[in-house]
Amino acid sequence: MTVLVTGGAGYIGSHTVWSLIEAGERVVVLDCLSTGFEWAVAPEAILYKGDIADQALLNQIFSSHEIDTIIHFAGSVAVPESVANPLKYYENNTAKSRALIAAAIEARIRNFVFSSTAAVYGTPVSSDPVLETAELHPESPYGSSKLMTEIMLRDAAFAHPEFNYTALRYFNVAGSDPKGRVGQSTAGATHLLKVACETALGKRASLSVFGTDYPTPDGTCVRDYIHVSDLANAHLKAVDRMRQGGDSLIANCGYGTGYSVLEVLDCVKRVSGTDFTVNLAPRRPGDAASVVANAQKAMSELDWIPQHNDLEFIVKTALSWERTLSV
Ligand SMILES: NC(=O)c1ccc[n+]([C@@H]2O[C@H](COP(=O)([O-])OP(=O)(O)OC[C@H]3O[C@@H](n4cnc5c(N)ncnc54)[C@H](O)[C@@H]3O)[C@@H](O)[C@H]2O)c1
Ligand SMILES: O=c1ccn([C@@H]2O[C@H](COP(=O)(O)OP(=O)(O)O[C@H]3O[C@H](CO)[C@@H](O)[C@H](O)[C@H]3O)[C@@H](O)[C@H]2O)c(=O)[nH]1
Repeated sequence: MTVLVTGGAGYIGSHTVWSLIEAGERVVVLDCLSTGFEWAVAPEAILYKGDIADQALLNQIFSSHEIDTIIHFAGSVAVPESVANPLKYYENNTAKSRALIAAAIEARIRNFVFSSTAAVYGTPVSSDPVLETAELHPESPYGSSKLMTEIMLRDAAFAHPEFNYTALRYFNVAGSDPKGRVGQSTAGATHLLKVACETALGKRASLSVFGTDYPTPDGTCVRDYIHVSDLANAHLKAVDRMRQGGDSLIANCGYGTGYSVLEVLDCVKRVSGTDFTVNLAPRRPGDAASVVANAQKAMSELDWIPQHNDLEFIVKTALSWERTLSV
C-alpha cells in the first residue's frame, strides 16, 4: 500500500511526508512546485512534478503504484490573495480538487484525506471553541473554495460508498520540524508567525498589525496556532483509522487556545530577544475576528494526542528554521 501526497513539497505536506516515511509508509508525492521545493521532499519518497488535475499523469501514477490513500495538501493558501484573485482559488482549490477526486474514484482509491481549514467557519457566532457542527460562513474566497471541496467530498462519498474521506480543518499552522529538516520556506509569506520571525531576524523592516478594533480582548484577531508536527501526526492517525474501516469524518485540528496578534508578537519578541517595529494598521479584508478549535473529535476519533501545545515552542522552532533561510 502506498500513500499519494499531493502538495508534499510544501510546508505541511513535507512535514507529513517525513512522518509517513518514519512510520514505514511507501510515499509518492505529486507537486507542481509552484510554492513547494524539491529539496523538501524526503529522499525516500518518489516525487512526480506536475499538476493535480493532469489526468494522464494521475493515470500514470495510479498504474505504477498501489495507491490506497491520497492525502491532498496541494492548493493555494493565502487568505488576502484569495480576496484579490478569487478565481485563482476556485480554480486551484475547488476545480482541480474536483478533478483529483474524480480520478481517485475512477481508480477505486478508497481513502482520501483533505486539507480543510478553520476559514470555513468565518467568525463563529459563539466565542466558545468551535465545534465541527457550527454554522459555516467563510469570510474569504479561500474559505469558500475549501468548503466547496468539502461538499464535493461529502456528496461523492455518499454516491460511492467504497470511497471514504477525512477532512481535517486545520487552524493556524506554524513552527517547524524539531529535527530541523523542513520548515515554512516560501518567500513572500503572509502568515503572521512567519512574517514576525522574518521581522525579528531583520529580513523585514517592520510588521503591520491588521486591525485593532475587533471585538476581542485587545482588539486584534485571535487564532489557534498548532505546531506543524502535531498536525502531520493527525494525518497519520486519519490514514490508520480509514484503513481500519473508519467511515468519513470531519475534524478540527487545533489546541483550543486562542492567542491575539499582539500576544503572538510579544512571544516572538521575547523568544528572539528583539524588539522589532510594529505598526498598527487597518483591518485586512477577509479576516475573521476570532476562531479557536474544539478538537475533542480529533482526539477521540483519531486517537490524536498533541505533543507541542506550547506557543513558545512553536515560535522557537519557527525562528530556528527561519535562521537557516537566506531570504
Ligand atoms: N498553513 C496553514 O496555516 C493552513 C491552514 C489550513 C489549511 N491549510 C491547507 O493546507 C494545505 C497545505 O498548505 P501549506 O501551508 O503547506 O502550503 P504550501 O504552499 O507550502 O504547500 C502547497 C503545495 O501544493 C503545491 N501545489 C499547489 N497547487 C498545486 C497544483 N495545482 N498541483 C500540484 N501541486 C500544487 C505547491 O507547490 C506546494 O508545494 C493547503 O491546502 C492549505 O489550504 C494550510
Ligand atoms: O503581517 C501580518 C500577518 C497577519 N496578521 C494577522 O494575523 C492573523 C492571522 O493571519 P494569518 O497568519 O495570515 O492566518 P489566517 O488569515 O488566519 O489564515 C491561516 O490560517 C487559516 C486557518 O485558520 C488557513 O486556512 C490559511 O491557509 C492560513 O493562511 C490575522 O488576523 C491577520 O490579519 C497581521 O496582523 N499582520
